[in-house]
Amino acid sequence: MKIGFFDSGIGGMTVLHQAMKYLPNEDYIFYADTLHVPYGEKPKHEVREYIFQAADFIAQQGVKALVIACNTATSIAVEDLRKKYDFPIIGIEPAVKPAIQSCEKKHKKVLVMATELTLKEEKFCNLVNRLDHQDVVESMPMPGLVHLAERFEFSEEVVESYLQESLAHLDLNQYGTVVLGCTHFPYFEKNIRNIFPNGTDVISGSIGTAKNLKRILEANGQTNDGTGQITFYQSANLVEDESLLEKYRGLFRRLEEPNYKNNALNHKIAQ
Ligand SMILES: N[C@@H](CCC(=O)O)C(=O)O
Repeated sequence: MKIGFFDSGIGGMTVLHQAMKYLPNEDYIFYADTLHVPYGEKPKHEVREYIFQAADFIAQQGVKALVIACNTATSIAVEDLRKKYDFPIIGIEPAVKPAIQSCEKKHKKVLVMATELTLKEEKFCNLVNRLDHQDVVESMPMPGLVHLAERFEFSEEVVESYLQESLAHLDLNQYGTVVLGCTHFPYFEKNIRNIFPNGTDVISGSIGTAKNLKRILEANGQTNDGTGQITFYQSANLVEDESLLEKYRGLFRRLEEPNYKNNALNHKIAQ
């Protein structure tokens, strides 16, 4: 059986890329809700509906687990999704805990970049409160990075001038770690490193999520039943074509240590 991955758009591929490292002998479904991206700027009740529509579609394909490869969708719906489906559901959340631990030693602050919706959700506030370090955690919505990624706009000049403009009011020297709390952001990791002073750590929750997926599948004795094939579904009415697959391959190439080469990429349109 396949493993389902879901995001509002192409961001979830940054998590899928990590999962393929830990679980190469699996088949994957990647569903992008391209009709409704961006989630981070929409009302919560609307986004919840989109998430359940997508999850229903993925469930119909028959999956042994579903990764909500979207911080925004996880914060809004992961609890309720777990109540509805009987396969394991793995979410992703901003990696605030490891960031605080490393910043404490450096006497620096943590900057969490995410969508507006993630940052104002109870789940994020509870996470920061539970860790009891509210004074060292700052947050910054970066919706422009989602837009740039969805347009496949990765030009260094465009991306870095957006980053510079958005962060101009902050003293970047005060941060020890930048947390990428949105799965679209790792495509811009190099640009973010260029903008922040040397020695600033940039981390995301994708490795933790991939390890979590592996642990759960192993505990259920459900690993190694695939050949590394990925089937892509999109909710937008896009034409099925090779050029789109080439774009997806390009996304994997943007992430370090690409291992997509052995994988067959298929592409389908969601009904
Ligand atoms: N993939 C994004 C959602 C971006 C959006 O649709 O606004 C996340 O992890 O939160």
